[in-house]
Amino acid sequence: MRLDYLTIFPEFFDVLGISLLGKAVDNGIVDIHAHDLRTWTHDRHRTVDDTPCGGGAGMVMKPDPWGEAFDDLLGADPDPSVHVVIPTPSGTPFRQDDAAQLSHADRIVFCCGRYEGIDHRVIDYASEHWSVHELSLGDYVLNGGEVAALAMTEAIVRLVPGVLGNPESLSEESYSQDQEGLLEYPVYTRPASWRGWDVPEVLMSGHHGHIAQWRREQSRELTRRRRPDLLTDE
Ligand SMILES: Nc1ncccc1[N+](=O)[O-]
Repeated sequence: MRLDYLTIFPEFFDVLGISLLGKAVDNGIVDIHAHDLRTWTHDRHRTVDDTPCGGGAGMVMKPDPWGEAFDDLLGADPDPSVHVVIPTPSGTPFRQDDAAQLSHADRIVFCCGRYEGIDHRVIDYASEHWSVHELSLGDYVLNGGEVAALAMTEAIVRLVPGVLGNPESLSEESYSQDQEGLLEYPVYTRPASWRGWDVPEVLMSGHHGHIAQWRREQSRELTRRRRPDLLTDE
């Protein structure tokens, strides 16, 4: 899987060289390239933004640098197997299913906007050539798409075979299908008693059926309290 990041702050993506994702890069499972969008500017000030047509506060990212970056990175031939992800607060909510779907992609290009956003014609142009996903991390506003791109990257890449040491751990996570899409149950480890708090007895019983039942009940109760929207049968 090749991941490209178009951004005016490429140093944001240095962090991807750390830990699990760093190992995935070292193992050649993932190939990461961060690009400074100003590479594709030609004026002395390396300008990437301009005032919004129709007025309003703030600045909008000019289309030219994006178009030239696309030309260099992707060429002009349409290829639906290339996924262009635009993190934006106006996108559809990014969910575990999106991470799962994108984990099968061979190529993902993250377009990280700043300011008031990217000239919409960039998205229109990209949509004619590649598979475009305008995705939101949540209902809040960040200063740009970089932090969201990092979060989406981690959610996607950890699902790529060979990246996680123990793929088993994927099946018992929140939102995973094996968990019926419910929130993950509370977890415990040693010591059995800590500052007056004990590990639930059932988890020390060694009775796998009872443990599985307790965990299912905990997941459903937690989901009912915190995320009733995830309960499909109630
Ligand atoms: N919430 C966001 N704010 C700015 C850029 C991107 C965002 N997002 O959620 O992907």
